[in-house]
Amino acid sequence: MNYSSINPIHAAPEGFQFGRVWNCSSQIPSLNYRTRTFMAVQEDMTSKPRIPHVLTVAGSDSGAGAGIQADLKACAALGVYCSTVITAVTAQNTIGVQGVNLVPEDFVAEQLRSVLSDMQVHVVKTGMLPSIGVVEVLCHSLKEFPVRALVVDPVMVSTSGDILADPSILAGFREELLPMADIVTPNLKEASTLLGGVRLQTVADMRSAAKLIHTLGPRNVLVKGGDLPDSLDAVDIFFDGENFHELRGSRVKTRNTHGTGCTLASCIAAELAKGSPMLLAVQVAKRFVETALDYSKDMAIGSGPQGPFDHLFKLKSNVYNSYRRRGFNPSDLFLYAVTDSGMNKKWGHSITTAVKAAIEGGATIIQLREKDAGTRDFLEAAKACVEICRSHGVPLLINDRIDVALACDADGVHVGQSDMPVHVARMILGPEKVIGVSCKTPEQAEKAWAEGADYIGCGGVFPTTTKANNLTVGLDGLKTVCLASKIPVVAIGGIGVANARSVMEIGASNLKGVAVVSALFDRECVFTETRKLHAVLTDVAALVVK
Ligand SMILES: Cc1ncc(COP(=O)(O)OP(=O)(O)O)c(N)n1
Ligand SMILES: Cc1ncsc1CCOP(=O)(O)O
Ligand SMILES: [Mg+2]
Repeated sequence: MNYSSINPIHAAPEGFQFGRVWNCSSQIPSLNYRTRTFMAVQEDMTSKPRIPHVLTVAGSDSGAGAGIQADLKACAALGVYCSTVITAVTAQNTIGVQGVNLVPEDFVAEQLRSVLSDMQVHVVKTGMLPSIGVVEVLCHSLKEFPVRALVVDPVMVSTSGDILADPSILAGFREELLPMADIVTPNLKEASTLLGGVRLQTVADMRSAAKLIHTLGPRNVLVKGGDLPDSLDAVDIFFDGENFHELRGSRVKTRNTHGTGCTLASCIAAELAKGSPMLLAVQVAKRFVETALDYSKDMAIGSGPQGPFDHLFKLKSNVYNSYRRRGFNPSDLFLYAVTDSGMNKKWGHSITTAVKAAIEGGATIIQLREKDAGTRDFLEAAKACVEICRSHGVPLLINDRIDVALACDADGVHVGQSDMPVHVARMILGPEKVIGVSCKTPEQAEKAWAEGADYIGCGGVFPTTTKANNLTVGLDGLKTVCLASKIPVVAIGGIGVANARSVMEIGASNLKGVAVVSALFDRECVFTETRKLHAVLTDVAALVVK
């Protein structure tokens, strides 16, 4: 069988009513998911408002930690409509699964027909498919009613060890469902089962497993390493048939992990429904799960070993400070003020007065870059600056020092190529803190994104005396990095009132602002200089909008 050909569920039958573009793109066998998605999204923008829609085909969990209930909450949290086809009803809690009642196969078929024939589903996500009959019914429905993507979470055994599917479904997975899947997301046990019981104990084993599972037909494979022994961080292996990506995240210490697999797959489906490319969908999903686990780590529901977590943490507005609640906003990079202890000393400014003046002049984010300060003094100053920044709703990042950022509860850090690696910083800081990384090349930009950075600082754009021996990349180098970067970029190095316009006009939509040291802080009046620069940037932004 030629598994590289277009996924059969995308081949729209004659007279199919889903939408003009989908029919059209699915007739071009060489189009990949990314291209098809882009076309579909473009088309949707010209017609009616598009409501991203995921259909989950899964079992009900009475404890609401996993299954259909987790899928509904995950999609809701990501702003995506979720319809449901229930394959089984389980009596389940934090202790385990007490009972399973299967929904008859013809009634699963009826639910599928009800939803798929009427409701413009973009992505189908599967969870508990308890029998080979249900797998067959599903595959048949997907051929009759094609959707944009199929996400298969090959649920076979619950986290408590209870069997959720008849072993005969393995044949259905291998022969019918996986060849139709855009992505399959097995954990280590499931990957091993799909491959006939091979032992998976290392990241290298996970890579081999991902490659072998790919030969079963899915376009992409995500082998989840959450159960990997002796691993400090959560490593997943993503394989798209050509390239491997090692996705690292922080391992959250909590008992509340019931439903993480269902949630991850649903989040991937939700992001695909919004039009994301596959790898980005996986990364967003992974980040969402980490964040939810982090917020829910101390939640106490049930007396068993595996508690549920809170998918809707974003609704709990009173618990977290305002910046975390709002999340990283790329437009915060607009006027990025980076402090320098030497300059402040020269002009007789304390760090707090300098930061306050910059904010009042219009700085939209502050970085404390105090290369000469001792740790204790730096921490004291940082705490005072956190208070000032928080009271103005301006994020505060710490240069280089992850320890100081944690100790003063800053909003994040900025690291360079020889500082703490981004994936380690992410592991230490957790999913919510902002991480910026300095990049001079497209390769560094790609790595920054893959490791979980939020933005890139690119420079020195122009020569500078603030940072010794710093290679200048120029406007061309800046543009090359911006075009390669999947995350927002801020330009740095020798930038001030006289040349900020030339920087912002290079023509890169992900260039969000300028980061400046001496043009703000090596001056007598920080407030006035910041205001002047703010006026220039506002002027450029207004022209770009026109
Ligand atoms: C916004 C921003 N971009 C780049 C840098 C430079 O960071 P790094 O390369 O680590 O150099 P130092 O600042 O540590 O000397 C930055 N600080 N901020
Ligand atoms: C920290 C840093 N990283 C690249 S250039 C630079 C210094 C920027 O300082 P200035 O704005 O004074 O040129
Ligand atoms: Mg550094």
